[in-house]
Formats: sequence, C-alpha cells, structure tokens
Amino acid sequence: MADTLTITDNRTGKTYEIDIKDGTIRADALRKIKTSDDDFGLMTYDPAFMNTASCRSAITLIDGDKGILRYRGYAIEDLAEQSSYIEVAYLLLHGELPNEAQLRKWSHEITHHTFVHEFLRKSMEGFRFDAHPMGKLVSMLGALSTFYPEAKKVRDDKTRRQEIVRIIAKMPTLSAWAYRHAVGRPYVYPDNELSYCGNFLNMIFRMAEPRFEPHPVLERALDILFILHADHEQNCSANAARAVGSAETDPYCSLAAASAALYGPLHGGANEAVLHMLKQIGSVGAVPEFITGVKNGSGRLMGFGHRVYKNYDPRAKVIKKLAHEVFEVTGKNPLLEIALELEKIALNDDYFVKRKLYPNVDFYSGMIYQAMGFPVDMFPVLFAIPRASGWLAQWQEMLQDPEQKIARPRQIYTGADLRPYVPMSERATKPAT
Ligand SMILES: CC(=O)SCCNC(=O)CCNC(=O)[C@H](O)C(C)(C)COP(=O)(O)OP(=O)(O)OC[C@H]1O[C@@H](n2cnc3c(N)ncnc32)[C@H](O)[C@@H]1OP(=O)(O)O
Ligand SMILES: O=C([O-])CC(=O)C(=O)O
Repeated sequence: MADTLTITDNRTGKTYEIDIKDGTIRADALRKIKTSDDDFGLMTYDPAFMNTASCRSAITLIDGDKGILRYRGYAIEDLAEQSSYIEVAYLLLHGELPNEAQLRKWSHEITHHTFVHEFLRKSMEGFRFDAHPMGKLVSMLGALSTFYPEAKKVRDDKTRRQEIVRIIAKMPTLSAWAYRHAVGRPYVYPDNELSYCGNFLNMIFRMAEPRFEPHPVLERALDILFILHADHEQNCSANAARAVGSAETDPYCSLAAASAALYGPLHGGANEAVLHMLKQIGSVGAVPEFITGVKNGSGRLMGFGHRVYKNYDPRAKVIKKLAHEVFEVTGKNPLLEIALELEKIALNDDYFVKRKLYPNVDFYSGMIYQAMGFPVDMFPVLFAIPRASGWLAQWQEMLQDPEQKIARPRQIYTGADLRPYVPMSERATKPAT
C-alpha cells in the first residue's frame, strides 16, 4: 500500500513529499526529489545500516523478535534434523531442495573439485608456525583467484556455477591444510570416497593409513553445525561479500573479504572468544563476579547479543541440545557448567533482560568443536567452511538482481569548509607526532 510522508528540511525550509510502500522508503524516492543543482536532496543517516535494507533477498528469513530462522522457507530446526549440509548448500544456491538425481550430481561435482593446486600447498609453508588459521584461509582464498582468472567473468552463468562448486569443494581442503601446517603434520589429500564432513575430518585428524574413522554421531554433529552456520541474511560477512562482489570482483576475492569480516570477534570470531572467556572465568563460582564486571563495562559477554535476534537465537537452541549428544560420546566439556551458569544468571539479570541479550550461535558451538578435538583457533574456520555456501548464494543473487548497483553508500560530511592552502612557512609549529 502506497502512502506519503511529508518532511521539512529545517536548514533550507524546503518541504518534500516521499512515497512509502509497505513500510519502506525507497532510496530512489529520496534521490528523485533533488530539486536543483545546489540542493543535495535528502539522505538517510544510518550508521552500520541498522535500519537500511541494502538489498532484496529471497534466501534467508529471520524474525528476530520471535527467534525464527528459515532458509528458502524451510525452518532451520527441520533442516538440522532432516537435511545434510550439501543439500542445504544446494537449497541456498538454487532456491529449491534437490531431487535424488540433482543431489547426486551436485555431490559428485563438489567431491571432484576438492583438490587444490600444489603451489598453494607450498605457499602455506610461507606462514609462520603460529599463524592464525583464519589469516591463512583469508589469504588462501585470495590466492586461489590467481589460479582461476576465468572466474572474473562473473556475469556468465556457467562460469559462476563452476566457481561456486570449486569454492564449496575447496574450503575444507584449505582449512584442513591450515590446521596441518600449524601442528606440523603432513598434509592429507582429499578422499573422494568420503562425505563432505567425513573427508574434512579425515584431512584434519588422519594419523595413519588408511583413514580417520570419525564416530558417526560426531560426523553428523559437524554436518548439523554446518547446516546451522550456512547462511544468515545480511550479516557483516555476507554484506562484505556483496559489497566487494558488487564491483564485479571475482568470487575468490569477494569471499576472502567475507572471511576477513567473519574473523572479527564481534562476528564469527566470537566462538573462539567464548572459549577464551570461559577458560578465563575458570569456575562456576566465579561467574557472578564476571557478570558484574561485564555490567560495569569490563568487556562483553561473548556469544551473547545479536543485531537482529531480540530473543533466543534458534540455532543456539539446537546447538545446546546437540552439545549433550556429542558429550555422550566425547565426555563432557568441563566448560559446559560455566556456560550454563552464565546463561542462567544473564537471563535473569535486568541488564541483559532489558537489552534483550540472549545466547547466540557462537555461545555453545565452540564447546562441541573442542570436545571433537579441534583447537580453539580453528573455530572461526569451522564457521567459514559452511558459510561459504551462504556467501555464494548472496553473491549470486546480488549479481542476478537487475536493480543492484555497485555498493557505494553516501556520507554526512563533517569536515572543514573550503579554505585557502596554507604555505609551510605560515603553518603553526607543532612537535612531530
Ligand atoms: C555469528 C555472529 O556474528 S553472532 C554475534 C557474535 N558476537 C558476539 O557474541 C560478541 C558479543 N556481542 C556483541 O558484541 C553485540 O551483541 C553484537 C555485535 C552481536 C550486536 O551489536 P549491536 O546490535 O550493535 O548492539 P549494541 O552494541 O548497540 O548493544 C546494545 C546494548 O547492549 C549491550 N550489549 C550488546 N551485546 C552485549 C554483550 N555481549 N555483553 C554485554 N553487553 C552487550 C551494549 O553495551 C549496549 O548497551 P547500552 O545500550 O547500555 O549502550
Ligand atoms: O546475522 C548476524 O549479524 C550475525 C550472525 O548471527 C551470523 O552471521 O550468523
């Protein structure tokens, strides 16, 4: 339903009439009301785009107040229970669940692109022994672009599909090699007989011939975690993938940018930060004092809070339940008790209740990864592997949207007015900084 909003600019006294449709003001409605060359028109000031829809998307729906997450209309809980990560990746990218033949073809294609060029394996050797695996992954994704110059044809449907398959296939290989480099063990090549997660676990943990045999509960748990992490609409890293991709940059570099965004502790790096926080707290008895510190500004409660969810993150609910199933096999992660106590106290504390701060996807996932034997610095990498399918779905949708243009927000200029250049001899002397 169309409606009209009348706005008066206090500075110029001009009045503007703006069309609103379905609760949304379109930016072109603002642009069109520019009345003369010395009129800058109207602009929205929305730091971090908290109230600005940067795109239209049919991929993922979040209802943050109700704690609902759906991929292409399917509830995340149903997908976690009944689907597989490879099927979900297909769903995100194609819009529909695959039939049997489509799934077979899709899995086959991905399985047969898992190998990466030997030169990349060698370039891993250039990193320091203690390099963070996420730093290595970001670099390796950028480096991959140099092996596939044809990927620059981003407007070509066939090329795009080829690169999508390659990236989903190669993410586990690069990630596993980043780990093997850190621990000084020989790299394990992909095994095309194995499932997506089975192959990844083999490349990570294999110590002797013929293969690493994961416990089926743990292999399935990893697959469920991959499903839960696959997409999350316009989060910081998807936004980075779209923004960089909007310049028609190739998908490897666009995903390197997305991975760099994910690396941050306020985003995908939070799973790593949660583990450090729980270790630092050290005991259930120390939780109340830690919470008091957070309320007094000592730092944030990592794994809590979300830009969109003002209710329990539905992924965290599934992960919390999954943690108990995993611990039946691995034994309980001793940090679980501290996490449960943190959640209990926070959810009953006015500070967190008033701000609607609940556990997010990163709160419990790390405890599962740790129980499976992954080192803490691999946690953001474990997030990036499945998120690649979401980034690629967002990137593809952006390129296919005829309304999408290069990402280029405006600004409110707060600097000096025009002033004459000051010769060096007339500048005030200040000590060099
Ligand atoms: C996969 C993901 O990316 S999920 C998110 C992972 N990140 C984390 O877990 C890090 C901890 N959480 C946070 O830093 C934030 O909640 C974010 C970054 C996720 C969301 O941030 P925003 O939507 O910008 O919320 P904002 O920073 O404005 O916080 C709103 C209020 O809640 C407080 N707050 C938000 N999160 C937390 C937290 N985890 N611990 C303590 N206080 C918090 C803020 O201090 C602020 O309080 P104020 O109104 O008194 O100033
Ligand atoms: O949506 C967000 O802002 C962060 C998040 O939970 C995700 O990317 O999974």
